[in-house]
Formats: sequence, C-alpha cells, structure tokens
Amino acid sequence: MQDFAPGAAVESRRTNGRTLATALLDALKDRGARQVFGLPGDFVLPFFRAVQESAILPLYTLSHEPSVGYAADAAARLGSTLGVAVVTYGAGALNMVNAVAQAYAEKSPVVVISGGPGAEEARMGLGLHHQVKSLNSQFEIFREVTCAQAILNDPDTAPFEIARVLDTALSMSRPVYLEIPRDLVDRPCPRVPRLALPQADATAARACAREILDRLRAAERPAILIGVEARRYGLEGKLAALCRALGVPVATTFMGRGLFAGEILPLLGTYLGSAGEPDVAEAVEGADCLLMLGVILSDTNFGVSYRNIDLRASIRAFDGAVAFSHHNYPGILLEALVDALAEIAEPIGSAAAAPSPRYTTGLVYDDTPLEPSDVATALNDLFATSGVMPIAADVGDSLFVGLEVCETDLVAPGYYASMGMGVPAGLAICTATGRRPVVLVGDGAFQMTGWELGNCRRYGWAPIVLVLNNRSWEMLRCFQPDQPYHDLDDWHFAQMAVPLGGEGVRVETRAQLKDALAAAYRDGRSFQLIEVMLPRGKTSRSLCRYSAAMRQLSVLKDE
Ligand SMILES: Cc1ncc(Cc2csc(CCOP(=O)(O)OP(=O)(O)O)c2C)c(N)n1
Ligand SMILES: [Mg+2]
Repeated sequence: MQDFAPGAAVESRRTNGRTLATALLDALKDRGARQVFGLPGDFVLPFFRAVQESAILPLYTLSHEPSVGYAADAAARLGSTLGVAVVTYGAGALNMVNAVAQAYAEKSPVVVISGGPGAEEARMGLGLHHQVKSLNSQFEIFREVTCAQAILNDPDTAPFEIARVLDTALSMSRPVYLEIPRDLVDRPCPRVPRLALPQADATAARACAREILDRLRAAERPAILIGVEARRYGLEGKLAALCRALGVPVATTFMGRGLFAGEILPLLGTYLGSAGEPDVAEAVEGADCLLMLGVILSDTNFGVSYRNIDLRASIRAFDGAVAFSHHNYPGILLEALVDALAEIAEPIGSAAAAPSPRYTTGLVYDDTPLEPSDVATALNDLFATSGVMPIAADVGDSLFVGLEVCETDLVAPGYYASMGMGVPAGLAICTATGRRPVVLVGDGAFQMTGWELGNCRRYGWAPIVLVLNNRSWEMLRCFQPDQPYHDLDDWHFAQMAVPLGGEGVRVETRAQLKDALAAAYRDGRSFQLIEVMLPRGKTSRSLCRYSAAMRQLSVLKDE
C-alpha cells in the first residue's frame, strides 16, 4: 500500500481540492445517483462525514442495514440508475449481503460502499473488531454477489478503479462493491474519468434485428415477452413504440409487472402461466416465435406454465447477448437491438394498442369482512378517482395483491423474493421520485423492516402503508398447510403508528377500508398505517391460482 507523497499541497492543486471521498461522490452523481442510503460505523465515519459535509448527494440513514440495501436497490430500479448504500465494515456490510444478492439476481445496479481498515491498523497484525476470517473476507463475500469490486487502497489507481467499477454497474445493471480504507478518505484525488462504456456493435445489431424480424414475419402466432431489463436500461418508451409498430401481442413477465405504466402498446397483461389470465398464457405459450426482451429465465417467471415454452422457437435478448435456437449474437446491448429493430419495424401483426388489461373495481361499501383481493379493488377504486400512486410490495400475498392493482409503477422482488423490501422500498420511492407511495406488506414481513417507518418524520416521508395482517405466514401455509408454526400472534400494528411518528387505523370490513384509504390519501402530513385484518387460510385470487398451479404441477411431476 502506498501512502500519499508528502507534497500533498502540490497534489491538491492537481486535484483542485478534491479528495478520494468527494471524487467518488462526484463520480456517483455524474453517473445518475441521486441520493445515498446508509448506516454508519467507526470504519466508515470519515466517509460519512465527507458525504454529509460535501452535500454532493443527500444522505438518508435507516435503522438496519438490510433496509439500507433494499432502499438503495429500489432507488436504482425507480430511476434506472445507480442506487448507493454506505455501511461500515463487517457487522454493517455483511448484514446487507442478502439485499445485495437480491439486487444481483434482479439486475439492479446498487453501489455498495463499505468503510475499511486503514493501512496502519491492517499492519498491526491484531484481529480487528468486525473482522471475520481475514481482512479480505468481506471483499471475497461480496465478490459472489456483485459484478465488479475494488478496494481503494492505492491513490494512484483509485480514480480508474472507481470508474471501472461504477461503469460496469451501469453496463451490466448489477451491484458492485467498493471498500474505502478509513485513513485514505480525505487524501487528494483527481476527478474520476469516464471510461468508454462497451460500444454497441451497430452492424451486428442490425444483422440480428433483420433475422428477428424475418422470424417474426414467418411465424403464424408471434408474441413478445418483456422483462425487467426494459426498466433497468430505461427502454420502456422505445419498446412501447416498437411494439406499436410491429402490432405483435405483448406480455410482461411476473418480474416485469408494472412496466409500461402510462404507455400505449398492444399489452395483454402479465404472463403468469396457469396462475394468470388464460388468454395471456395462450399467447405466450402458444407462440411459434416468442421474442423475449430483457427476461430473466426464472421459476417465478416460468414456473407455472401450462406447458413448457419451446425455447427452440424463442429468441432471447438478455445480459448483452441475443440467443436463437442454435446460434448467438454476443455483445448486443438491448438498447442497440431495440434501436435496430425500430429502424426496420413494420406491421407484422394486427394487435392494436390494447386498453389497459382488466382490473377489478367497485368494492362494495358494506360490513363484509375483508379478503386480500379486496385491498387491490379498493386501491383500483382510489386510483380511478385520485390518480395512480407508485407501489412497493413485499413478499407474501402482498406480492400477489400487487398483481391485481391497475398498471402503475411497482417495485417488488418478484424473483429472488426476499421479505423485508416493502417498507424500505416505499421510503426510497418518497425520496427518489418525490411521489407518495402505497406500500403493501404482510404482518410477517412488517415484523422484519416495518419499523423503518420511524424514520419518516425526520425526512418528511408520508407513505400509505397497508399491513395485510392475517396473523400468519400465509403464503407458506399455502404450500404446507396445517403446521402451527405458520400462526403468528396479533401484534396490533396500528397502535404502534403514533409512537413511530405516523397515524394508524385497524380495519376489518370493506367500508372501513374504503374510509381509511380516503382519509389516508387526504392526510399527507405523516405516514399512514392501515392495518387490514384478514382471516388465516384466505389468500388473494392470484396467490390462490399460483399455489393451485404449483400443486398441480407437482402432482403432474409425481405421476
Ligand atoms: C427474508 C425471507 N425469509 C423467509 C422467507 C420465506 C417466506 C416466504 S413468504 C413467507 C411468509 C410471509 O408472511 P407475511 O405475513 O409477510 O405475508 P403472508 O404470506 O401474506 O401472510 C415467508 C416466511 C423469505 N421469502 N424471505
Ligand atoms: Mg401474514
């Protein structure tokens, strides 16, 4: 490790007073980051101070590192840009591994910045507090859940290492890891350069586009399935225009739910196999040429297909390559392919830009006890009169209730499916978009990260939080009925809202839910927690179909 030359004064003239910390923060901002989420510790206090005092990016602290990771992930998804999570070495960063793993699996460019030991203490030869096996253990652990990593312990290479790692996060749309030794934070540092991102090979993209269009033209039942990369690379507008020009029916994946909110295109809806709308399943599974754009091939996207999709008849553009049945085009960035397709697009089908798919409205105002799907109907009614709100949904039935809400921006971990993201993602929506979100979260998931609502008052955040309280890990009960460990106690969450700085109400009937939603919508002064009491053993229509399909599939496999 090389210490900075004694002539720091000379150095700082070359660096215009910029330090390693502010050079990193400038580089993050230059690349689209809009805020920093974090939780400090002694190894990262110098960097925290630099974030605070430089004010290059606003700093929001949360109460537990998983929430910091979830919030940074949500900010990345919402803005199709970098999300930033700053934590301390060891106890902090390793607390966040699961959230970063989720970001990796779901292609979200989170930048993990961890404070680290300084040169002197690293040389002491003593075990440092927060150290695992070796000083490099954390780096090795994060190597497995990120696409690029660096320890910024060489001032000469730090600017290029930062550029390499951040530009890789953008081009791969996956998380990255930076460790900043606490004794180097304030060292003079030149501006971080912009490295040339991998340039799209336009010629190859055009050749690929011609082959795709030839296959779509030759097909009798072409269809297009679009996944999360459409959002990660900010391509929803271009893709909607392309699909309108082609006139081919379009569906989004389970992961891609919430794409194209406000766009006009021949969108059939969300493909959920036998758990979703039959006409959507038929269009996707019956296609004799299925063009998949930005789709993660996962069990949640394809796990409940009526029949296996014939991948030989499909074309898949994902992770910067395009795969046909027996050959590939490497190095084709999705945006370059979409641009090349748009250049030669012509009407192939007659699928008109369909009106938004059907969503249930008209919840009756009466004393009928609530069921999960009533929550979606009540939200659809509210949005029909007051305009849509962005939604953050946690894992459990809340994820499936979110499928039944009309087209709107949706942040939900539909593939890696870790619980706990709902509330932190809702807080990120507040700061990343300036809009007021609705959070859908089960009682089990709320027990994990719901307490982050206690941070709303400091920052003026006012989400509407619907806690679906069935006193149960109900989604697990669907797959493994009659086990007592799925029964949770009644935690009376609504009563905890005021001490946390918000308002809370408990509702049991449809009329009470409608009144509570209307009141919460009117009151933007603080977070509004609506505790929706639901019976055990009852799930949303979507989860009911999904779990029935999973059971049916497992029966078929056993035969
Ligand atoms: C971090 C993590 N640990 C465990 C699990 C496994 C799980 C998936 S769904 C579920 C129950 C969720 O209960 P909740 O009350 O929130 O919602 P509901 O089912 O509608 O009643 C669990 C425990 C996951 N996915 N992530
Ligand atoms: Mg529950």
